[in-house]
Amino acid sequence: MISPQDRLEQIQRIIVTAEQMRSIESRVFAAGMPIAALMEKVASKLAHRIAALYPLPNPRRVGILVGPGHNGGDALVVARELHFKGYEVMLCCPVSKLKELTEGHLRYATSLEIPCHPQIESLQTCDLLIDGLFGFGLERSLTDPIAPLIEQVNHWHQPILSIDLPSGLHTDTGKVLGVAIRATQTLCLGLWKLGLLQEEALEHVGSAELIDLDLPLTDVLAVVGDSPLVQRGTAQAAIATLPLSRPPTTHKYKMGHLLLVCGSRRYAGGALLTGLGARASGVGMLSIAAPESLKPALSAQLPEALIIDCPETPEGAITAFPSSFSLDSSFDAIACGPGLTSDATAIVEQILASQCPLVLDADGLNILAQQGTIPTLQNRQAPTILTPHLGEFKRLFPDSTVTECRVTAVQRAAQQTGAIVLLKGARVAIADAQGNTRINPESTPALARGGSGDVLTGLMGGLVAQAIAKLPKETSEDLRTSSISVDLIQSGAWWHAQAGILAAQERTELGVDAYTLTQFLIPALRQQVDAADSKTFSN
Ligand SMILES: NC(=O)C1=CN([C@@H]2O[C@H](COP(=O)(O)OP(=O)(O)OC[C@H]3O[C@@H](n4cnc5c(N)ncnc54)[C@H](O)[C@@H]3O)[C@@H](O)[C@H]2O)[C@H](O)CC1
Ligand SMILES: [K+]
Repeated sequence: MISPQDRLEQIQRIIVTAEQMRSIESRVFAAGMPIAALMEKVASKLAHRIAALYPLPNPRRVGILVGPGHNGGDALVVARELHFKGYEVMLCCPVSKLKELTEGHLRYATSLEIPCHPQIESLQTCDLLIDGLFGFGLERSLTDPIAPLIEQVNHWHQPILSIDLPSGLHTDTGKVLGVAIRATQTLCLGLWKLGLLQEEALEHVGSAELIDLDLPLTDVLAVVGDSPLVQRGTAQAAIATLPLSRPPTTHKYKMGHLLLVCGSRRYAGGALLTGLGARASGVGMLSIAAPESLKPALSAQLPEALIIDCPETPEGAITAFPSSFSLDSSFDAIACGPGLTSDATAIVEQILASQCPLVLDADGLNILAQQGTIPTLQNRQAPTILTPHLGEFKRLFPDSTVTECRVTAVQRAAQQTGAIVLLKGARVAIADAQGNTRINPESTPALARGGSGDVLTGLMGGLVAQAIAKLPKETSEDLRTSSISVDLIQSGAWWHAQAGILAAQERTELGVDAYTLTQFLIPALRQQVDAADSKTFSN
């Protein structure tokens, strides 16, 4: 039997749509679990968590918004439990037609003399609001009387805690259906709903937490599949994937040789930040091809790197590799793009034509877009990882529906090109050509800053080089490609985000310039590994 800790780790990785959640729920009910019993379990866990988050005596007055379905039912059971714990609870139920179970709980709450008001104004003096209007059953845009009620509540100042989802959000796309609650915190029930991980939803979700309902893993996996294509990134998965422990008899070339191609006189920092990101990855050997005029600065900051001085244009962009240099099989991976400027077309073309695994970013992506993204990458045999932000993504894939759904757009881009595509943003989404998809659930706006992407490119390049270096030299192109998994790329995205989060905690969100970020990569990893170890030992 799987341990409770391993089960929870698996549950934390799963992401469901409303339809999948309904199917899982149906299996559990068909197996004999009464709906009312599950609702009791949900609400008792919620009430317990809410009492821990907002302990008495302050806040004391709790206003609870009750909708027509079972989300409203959950809210009513929470109301009853908080009432017995000593909170001063009041309800607002703006609809008259309720589902049977919800109706019963309303009757009972009323019999306990918990006041229920049709008008939301009565709840304005509450210290805390709980949103139980709609969960994954919301089907269409909200209208009168609920839409104006939500608008009003969103202008008040007390914290709002949403049950399952902020009411008004689409469970799958995270889009606002007319209007939606802006929650301070969302307690998601049982399994992560896809919509909560979509960037569109972030302003409404607040901080998000999963309330485990002990849904049987067999029922969950029967619906989502044993190895679901779309998964939520977790710390444990990232730590298990990163090359944290080295074989005792290893040597530097076995730990990967990464070539960085980056920087120009104008964007000298692009080369430096990429180099510092690569350094933190632990890669065995680092070579940096940069304009020859940057050599002194790079050597001073990265004394361990081999600097390959490249001829440059009068403006200081790389024109080509030096004539003595050959882009041969001595490199396990190339990371290319930050700070190159658009004048470095020839060298990017040469790299795209090479057989070397490649992480492409920034100007490298813009040059690829000019060449024609899909045909160029379809001709590439070696593994390719693209790390665009939204603007670069739109240039690479002008026909994409990225404004509709980022996750679908990334999946399609990966399938069209054969590359692993990582779309940057508050919720990084990563997909490969087979549809394997990862969403990084945690980040910080402190990373929205020039140069933080360069750090990611170097870090990612170092991880890819180490993964490739582990393979026997004669490994086929197909096997090399499959050895670079979305989990590896997700582990890099997770690490980078955790460094930003730790740096922001210590220095405020204003204090996370890209150089500082590089200095937090190792401390953040140390902290996360220690936290994971202490969890293992305490179980
Ligand atoms: N999955 C679980 O393990 C459990 C989930 N629970 C909670 O139940 C809700 C889902 O309940 P459901 O009744 O299916 O849906 P909702 O409460 O979200 O509301 C549906 C209700 O609202 C009507 N409706 C839909 N859209 C609109 C609209 N735009 N305007 C007005 N009315 C609308 C629809 O017709 C229904 O009547 C889940 O999120 C959990 O909170 C249970 O506790 C059991 C365990
Ligand atoms: K809700």
